[in-house]
Amino acid sequence: MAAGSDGGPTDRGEVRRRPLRNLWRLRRYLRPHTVEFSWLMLAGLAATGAGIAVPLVAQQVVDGPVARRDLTGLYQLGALALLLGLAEASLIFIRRWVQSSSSVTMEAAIRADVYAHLQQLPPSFHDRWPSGQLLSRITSDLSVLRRFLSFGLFFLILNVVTYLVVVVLLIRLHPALGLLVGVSAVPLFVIARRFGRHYHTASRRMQDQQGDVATLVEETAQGLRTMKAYGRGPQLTARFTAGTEALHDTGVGKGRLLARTAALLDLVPNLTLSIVLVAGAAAVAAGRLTVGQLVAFVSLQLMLIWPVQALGWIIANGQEAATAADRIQEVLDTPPAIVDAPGAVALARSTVHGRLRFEAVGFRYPGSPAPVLRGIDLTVEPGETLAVVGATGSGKSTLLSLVPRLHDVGTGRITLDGHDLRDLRLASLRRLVGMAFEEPTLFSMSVWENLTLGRPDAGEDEVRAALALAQAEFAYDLPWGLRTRLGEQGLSLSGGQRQRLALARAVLVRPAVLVLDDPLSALDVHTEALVESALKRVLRNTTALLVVHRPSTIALADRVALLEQGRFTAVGPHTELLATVPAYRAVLSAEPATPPPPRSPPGGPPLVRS
Ligand SMILES: Nc1ncnc2c1ncn2[C@@H]1O[C@H](COP(=O)(O)OP(=O)(O)OP(=O)(O)O)[C@@H](O)[C@H]1O
Repeated sequence: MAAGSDGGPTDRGEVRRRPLRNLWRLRRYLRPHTVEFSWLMLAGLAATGAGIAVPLVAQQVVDGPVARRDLTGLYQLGALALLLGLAEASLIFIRRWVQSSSSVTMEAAIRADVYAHLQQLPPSFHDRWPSGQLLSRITSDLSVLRRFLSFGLFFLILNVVTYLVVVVLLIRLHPALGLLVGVSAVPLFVIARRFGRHYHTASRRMQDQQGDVATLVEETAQGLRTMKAYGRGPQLTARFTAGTEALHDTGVGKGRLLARTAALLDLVPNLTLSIVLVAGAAAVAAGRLTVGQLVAFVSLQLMLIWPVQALGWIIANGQEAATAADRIQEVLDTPPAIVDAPGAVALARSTVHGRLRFEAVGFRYPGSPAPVLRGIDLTVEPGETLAVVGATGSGKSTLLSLVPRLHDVGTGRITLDGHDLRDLRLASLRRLVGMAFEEPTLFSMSVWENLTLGRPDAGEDEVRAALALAQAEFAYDLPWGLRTRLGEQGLSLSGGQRQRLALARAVLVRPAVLVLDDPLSALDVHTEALVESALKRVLRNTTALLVVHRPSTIALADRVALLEQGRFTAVGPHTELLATVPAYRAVLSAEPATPPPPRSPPGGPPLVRS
């Protein structure tokens, strides 16, 4: 899927994006570190300069004090070489010191931006992107980028400069041999280019495969109970093994490619060196070169071996970084579909009455052929409770998700006290709307933190009242009371307990509009009856949309809307619909008896009750 849509990760093997351009686009993260990076480069260049000066001192030693047997001169030049060595060591220390802190800061800045962006992306993005792919981008891809920004980029510049300076010095020492060394850069360039192309494809494949493996591990951890219950362990292990084998093969392929290239990159300077040794010795014998000059030439040339050998690593690192940048930009380039409109306003809770109006609302999931909702027209008066009833897959959850703008309406509009929801600041709207879902998400934090997610300022009494309302006082009996940390996704609690905590969390927001999407489904009849009676009090003061199934809970609503094939086909009090609408009776009577058919895959047509 191309960037710019909220589609999933790009197809494998196809490099449709622009890795180098995307790497270049990340330069904005370098900008705040320009001064540090300049110091870094300066220290690196100075250290290299000191290193390059040593062979030139050696030339002076051989041609001067050694030839003249001048001990004083030898000590002086020896001391100079020592000073240069010390200077080089100190400069390397300074460089490494600066390098580590700035690269980690850059990595953290990119990670924070990706994370913030992920939070802005609509649920449809997360429906399509496997979480492991996101995880691998925010962890391993960013580490690759850090390595490049701290080492790869630096050594790329430093080594190119070293190569150029050394070649110029070599040409000055012996033009023909110096040029030979300079020209040896051509095969090096060809090898490097070829390697870069192949390595990029392998890197992208490997980074995607890492994401796949991470997704599988994450899904297994999440669905451990289902997996065990269905005895799917061996199948999942087989899938995992296939994934890791593919990863292994790509890794080995990458390693071999690197090995072949490293050998070729090693061969070129060593061949040049042997030519230089033979031709240099001949030049010394012919008196066209001094011994000192030959020593300096060879020592300088030896200084090029490491930069050339490192070229393979630098290109590999650069390619991986480009791929990582590509994968990260793929996420960052996905525009958040639901954002604050220009001039969006915030409403204070105290000024909101809670009149919710649906005007000709239609909605279609991206990629779905048919709309899930069409022509929904209804006003829910302040303080009124509307229950939405319909067969499974009729669009009840979709309708409710439009209120906090988890999705935006496709056609028509929804207003709150006359304000189009799209004209309200998202943060404000979500403070006004309290939601609880059938599948309650509890985070790996304490019960208290989970409860006060939407109201960090809530006091103890309010939390106690919300827990009482949701019949969730069991939370006080947990080992550390409300400070008990819940396991990942709150798995240490039962489904009913999690639902009750999620309900308490929604109520605690003191919302102007309460949206409850089947939040009582996991409760036993007795607990549901207790929650119902408490809920009655809350519903009196707030506008509410409910999706519930038990007739006794539906009866809490002032009115019921029957949703059929994406439309409201009947609206009225529960008893009236029961008496007059056969389709309503059919839905209610079918509900407890008929297990819900499987949902059509995302993008499929809506399931319609026959
Ligand atoms: N993210 C999605 N992408 C594409 N289609 C979706 C998505 N979520 C739901 N659908 C489809 O939209 C239709 C309505 O789904 P929705 O969950 O709103 O129904 P529902 O009435 O709440 O069902 P249930 O009572 O089973 O919870 C279904 O056909 C479903 O397959």
